Amino acid sequence: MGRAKITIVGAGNVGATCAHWCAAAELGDIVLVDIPMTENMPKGKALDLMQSSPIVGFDSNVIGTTEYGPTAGSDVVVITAGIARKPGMSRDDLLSTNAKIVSSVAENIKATSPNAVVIVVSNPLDAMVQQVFKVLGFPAKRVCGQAGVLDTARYRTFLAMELGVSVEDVSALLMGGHGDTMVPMPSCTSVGGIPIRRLLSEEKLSAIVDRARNGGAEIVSLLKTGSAYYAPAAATAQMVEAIVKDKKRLIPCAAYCDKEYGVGGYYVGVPVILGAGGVEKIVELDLDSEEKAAFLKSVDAVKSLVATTTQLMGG
Ligand SMILES: NC(=O)C1=CN([C@@H]2O[C@H](COP(=O)(O)OP(=O)(O)OC[C@H]3O[C@@H](n4cnc5c(N)ncnc54)[C@H](O)[C@@H]3O)[C@@H](O)[C@H]2O)C=CC1
Ligand SMILES: O=C([O-])CC(=O)C(=O)O
Repeated sequence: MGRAKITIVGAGNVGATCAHWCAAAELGDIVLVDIPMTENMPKGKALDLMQSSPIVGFDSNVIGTTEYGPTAGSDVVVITAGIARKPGMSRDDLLSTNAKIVSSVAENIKATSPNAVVIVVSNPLDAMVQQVFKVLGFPAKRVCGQAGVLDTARYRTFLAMELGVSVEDVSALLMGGHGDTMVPMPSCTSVGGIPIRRLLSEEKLSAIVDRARNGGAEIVSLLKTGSAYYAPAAATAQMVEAIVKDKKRLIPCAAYCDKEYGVGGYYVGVPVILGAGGVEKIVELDLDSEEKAAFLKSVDAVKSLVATTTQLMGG
């Protein structure tokens, strides 16, 4: 593609920060969208970001709007619209509010950017991707969700901190839904090519896995006013980059799995190859029995949230 057009819906913490990462990396021209109630907020954030361009040195155009006209013909659309949790809430508590929000966003995207690859970020992630997919009616490979890049980044960060090594040398995978049942995969974790179990005791590894699993809640309890956004936005920008540069990154993301992993038609976190066409391939691994049990438990949690969403939104 020439210069990519990237729309980010939701100009809040995650959306605006994602615009920031995408602009700084010159991934394309950016349209930041929010609801009319926010009046000129998206315009203000876009103009502020544009004014950083001579300093940072990027030529991306960034505009803010409360209408979908300027988003027409986008190559990539990121959906961050919706409410974020506060201390004491789970991601699932956001379902009834966010299902309505992402459905209305998807209606608008369907009408204005019918050829886009869509990345959903709003929580509860896996159920919201499924809902957006349903409303859009796009091919499944052009609709995906961001969770695994973030969750894996948390896991990699904690491993690097424990081992006193560069995060760049920690390679890892995490699967399953973006909830309390997500599945970090020690069997697919290595540092500088060395399997993690040769460097860390089971006890330390399991403490790190737990911390990664609760990484979102840890930030919520520190911030108090909302949830994480720097790392989530960076993770989303990495997915945008994979698409606009057709990088064929092998990264975890929420992808539509039917026969794959025996999931039966649900969005769940799996390793994929992400490129210009969206999810170009789902990479199937032979899971050991423990990993498989944890993955299927996570898929069950996603299925029950999807059932609640379907009930709420009717059909
Ligand atoms: N998948 C992931 O890894 C992560 C997901 N999230 C989720 O992302 C979402 C956004 O989080 P934040 O940016 O921190 O929240 P925020 O409250 O800072 O921003 C949300 C924005 O969405 C806007 N919005 C609401 N309804 C809209 C609509 N119909 N159309 C367009 N914009 C609309 C709001 O006006 C607000 O500006 C939350 O649901 C949060 O749980 C957050 C972090 C990580
Ligand atoms: O924890 C939350 O609610 C936001 C999120 O998904 C994360 O940071 O992983």
